[in-house]
Amino acid sequence: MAPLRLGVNIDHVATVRNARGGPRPDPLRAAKLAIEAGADGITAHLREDRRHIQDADMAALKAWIDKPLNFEMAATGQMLDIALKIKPHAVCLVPEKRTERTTEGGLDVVSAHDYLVPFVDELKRAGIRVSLFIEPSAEAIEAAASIKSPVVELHTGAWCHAIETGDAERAEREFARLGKAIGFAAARGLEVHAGHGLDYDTARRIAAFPELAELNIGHFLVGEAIFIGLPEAIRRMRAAMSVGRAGAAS
Ligand SMILES: CC(=O)[C@@H](O)[C@H](O)COP(=O)(O)O
Ligand SMILES: NCC(=O)COP(=O)(O)O
Repeated sequence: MAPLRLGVNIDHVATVRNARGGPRPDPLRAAKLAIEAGADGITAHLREDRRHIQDADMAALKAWIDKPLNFEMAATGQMLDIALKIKPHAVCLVPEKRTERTTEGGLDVVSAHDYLVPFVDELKRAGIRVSLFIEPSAEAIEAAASIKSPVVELHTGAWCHAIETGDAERAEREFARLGKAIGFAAARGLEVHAGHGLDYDTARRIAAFPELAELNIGHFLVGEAIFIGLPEAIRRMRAAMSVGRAGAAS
């Protein structure tokens, strides 16, 4: 079974920093601390409206962290130029709406198929590993495979939201959908990641799927850091993931 990596998303350290417009808290410091505490990589989303991570944060992360940087971005010409300049380890293409509070769904890889083929190809030719942030559906996975993205990240938001709002029936349906999609994507030869809205409990449960290679987790960890510190939150997250994986193996 492949090991399950943890990518720590530090976007919301920047959200807190931007609330006052000064330099603190510094997302780079959080990224270094996360790596010391056991993160396998750092994820950051340079939104078009720059509501949290800024261009200079992305450049600093690339320059100063010694683990893979996963650059989340919209599939726009401006973002492509920035990514080609920064050359992160990975780019994850995500949908964006200016008015959304957070990333609401997966990238519409079916409609955008022909646009995404050369876009993904250009990133790959620059040596960047490409991932598409998609809905856990067979249709989206087929489209991602035909776009020749080596990686997909399955949106776990609907599942996590159903749990948070106490909709147990919907939660179980969404979890089953994710499980099916993970297996389907892996069988199509894609590396499978998952993320959005995960906490200790949901990370432990989803870690049980042996085909999963990476989880990207941010908002919950930054929130937990307020109470127990970022290193401890990351250690607890890693422990939850290990428990989930061990369950899968037994
Ligand atoms: C793509 C994704 O799920 C996260 O990176 C998320 O976009 C974090 O940023 P927001 O909280 O601004 O949506
Ligand atoms: N791609 C998902 C991600 O990076 C983290 O999402 P969240 O844990 O901040 O919801």
